[in-house]
Amino acid sequence: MQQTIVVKIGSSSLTSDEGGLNRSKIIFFASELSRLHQQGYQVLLVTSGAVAAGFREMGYVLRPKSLHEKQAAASVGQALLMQAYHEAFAAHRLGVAQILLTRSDFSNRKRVHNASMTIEELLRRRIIPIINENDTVVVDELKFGDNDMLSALVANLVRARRLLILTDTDGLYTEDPRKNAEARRIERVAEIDENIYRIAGGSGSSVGTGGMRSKIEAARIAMRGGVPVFVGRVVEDGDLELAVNNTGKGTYFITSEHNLPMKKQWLGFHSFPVGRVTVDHGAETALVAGGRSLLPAGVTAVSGDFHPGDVVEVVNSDDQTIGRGVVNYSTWQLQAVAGLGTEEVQKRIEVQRIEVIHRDEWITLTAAKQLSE
Ligand SMILES: Nc1ncnc2c1ncn2[C@@H]1O[C@H](COP(=O)(O)OP(=O)(O)O)[C@@H](O)[C@H]1O
Ligand SMILES: N[C@@H](CCC(=O)OP(=O)(O)O)C(=O)O
Repeated sequence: MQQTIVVKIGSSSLTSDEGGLNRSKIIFFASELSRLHQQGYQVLLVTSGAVAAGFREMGYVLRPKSLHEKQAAASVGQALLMQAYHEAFAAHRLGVAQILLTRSDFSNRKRVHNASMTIEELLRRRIIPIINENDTVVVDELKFGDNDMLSALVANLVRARRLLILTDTDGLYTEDPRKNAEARRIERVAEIDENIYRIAGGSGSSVGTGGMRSKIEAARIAMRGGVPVFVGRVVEDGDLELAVNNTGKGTYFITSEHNLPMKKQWLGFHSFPVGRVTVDHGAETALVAGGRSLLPAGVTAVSGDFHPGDVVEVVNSDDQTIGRGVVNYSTWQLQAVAGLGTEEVQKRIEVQRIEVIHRDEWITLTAAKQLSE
């Protein structure tokens, strides 16, 4: 089976600090991606740079700050960006396709399915899907904000072999290397904990938006979905190939998770919980470590307004999120039987399924696995 690689290129790698597209960089990256393609990989590109490419063209001196100015700049810049990629990949006899996505597209299962089918067809036809956020239509709360998270969700969607997040520094350092020249590179990260978050700062350039922090956040989601991540620099011929082969200039985020099925991806990354269920220690262990279903006996508190089929967040006795699942009870039913054994539950109410959350409809999101939403 062909392996799929998702490559994300940030604004800082495609433009100059003053703004405007750097065509020679686009030509370089197209050549690096084509080389992977030639080696038999299926390649998807998530690219930023629309705002950076468009704002000079529109007459702004600096990257605009307001949402509508940025959206206008992106709509001008996106066309320039695609034109540049089209020319650059044509030199390698590869076609390109533009795909613009928003966060809300990912919470709609039908849309996700359509996007996934389209991507598969493009890859079959040896076309490089080039993905960016649909900047013109997004509203503030739904914005990815930068493309790091978008690339993680795309990598999970296509069950990528690896996600490569390319930026202007060669990986994660113990401190922002722009601020402290003594900072050391971290070669390998197996778990994203508080310490990793603490050292990752914001963007160092005037064109990038998320900085290292958003790359860490994206890496965490990709790792949870079973996709290993590389964050680093690709500047010389052959660097991208080195990055794929574990010898790149950057940091490797490894994962022991398996690729998540589509249903669990939706549950973990895109669903909107409408209620909250608190469980005791025994139930927490059964769900998180034992891979078991949640029974009413382990429930200690219930809040929100939910019905069977809704998604609820499950928290432990310290009020920490441990996961999400599809609930088989409504709020009042669960309140009536919380803490009771199976027989007692069946005497008091009528439910389709005894499990509050069945293990097939559950995703663990504890500590390192926890989502930020
Ligand atoms: N601990 C860190 N290690 C490496 N880079 C860091 C760190 N903290 C903050 N950064 C900053 O993150 C920047 C990369 O993010 P960003 O500017 O958003 O790039 P992009 O446009 O490629 O997404 C680096 O240039 C660097 O200044
Ligand atoms: N969708 C936007 C991405 C914004 C952005 O700067 O992202 P990034 O460079 O990845 O931090 C664009 O194309 O300009």
